[in-house]
Amino acid sequence: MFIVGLTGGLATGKSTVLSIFRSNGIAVIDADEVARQVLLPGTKAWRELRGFFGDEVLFSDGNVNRARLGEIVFDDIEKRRKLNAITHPRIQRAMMKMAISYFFSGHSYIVMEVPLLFETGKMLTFMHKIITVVCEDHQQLERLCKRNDFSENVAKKRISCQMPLEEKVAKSHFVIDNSGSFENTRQQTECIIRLLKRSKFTWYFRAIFGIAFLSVVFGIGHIVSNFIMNRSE
Ligand SMILES: Nc1ncnc2c1ncn2[C@@H]1O[C@H](COP(=O)(O)OP(=O)(O)OP(=O)(O)O)[C@@H](O)[C@H]1O
Repeated sequence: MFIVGLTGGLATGKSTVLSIFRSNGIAVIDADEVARQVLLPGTKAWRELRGFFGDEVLFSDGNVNRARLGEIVFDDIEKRRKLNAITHPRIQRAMMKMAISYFFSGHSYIVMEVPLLFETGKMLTFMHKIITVVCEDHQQLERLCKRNDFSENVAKKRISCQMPLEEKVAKSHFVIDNSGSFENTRQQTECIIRLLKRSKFTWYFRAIFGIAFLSVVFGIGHIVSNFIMNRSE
């Protein structure tokens, strides 16, 4: 099995593309969804978050108010670091656990949506291929303002905090241009799915894993049979 990293800019269409992979029967992991689970009320991360930021970042039912949290950490680098320290290691562990369980259920590859894949750099080593989703700058701005109800200024500030899209594109194996219709994006994604299906890497990986597994089994068998023979002499 191999892992395909899916990244892009704010509101360029990563989730839209991920849902196309999902609807084609591909195993997917959504970092945003995992982040939500990690911060569910009562979890260790939630308790740490509450201890540091207080009830100001919670709704009355205890769920994290992500919009408020986003506002607070956006203008304060120390608080942003603290939030990352609370959540990032847990999110990464949860994602790797999910990847391992997909491996044992026989998937040839999985697609992991990691918005800040290049910015944090932490998950890069696990990615066999990387896809970046882009769209025109003005569309990114319009879509972000519309979806998050941001003013143009706020949206521009948020976008400028991320690595420029051209840099992400230069480091990627595939690019999906989501400037057109949903149908056009679906066609581009399905074209990549066909290419990934043809990849031989998953068979190399399975062969190496199989050889390593058999070596361990035979090694243990050899040690056990030697031990039994020595005791019976
Ligand atoms: N091709 C498209 N045409 C029109 N609107 C689109 C298109 N693709 C996505 N959108 C809209 O743009 C918004 C952002 O899309 P999406 O949530 O997929 O982006 P994202 O990159 O996952 O965002 P985030 O930065 O929150 O992770 C959504 O409201 C979505 O419906």
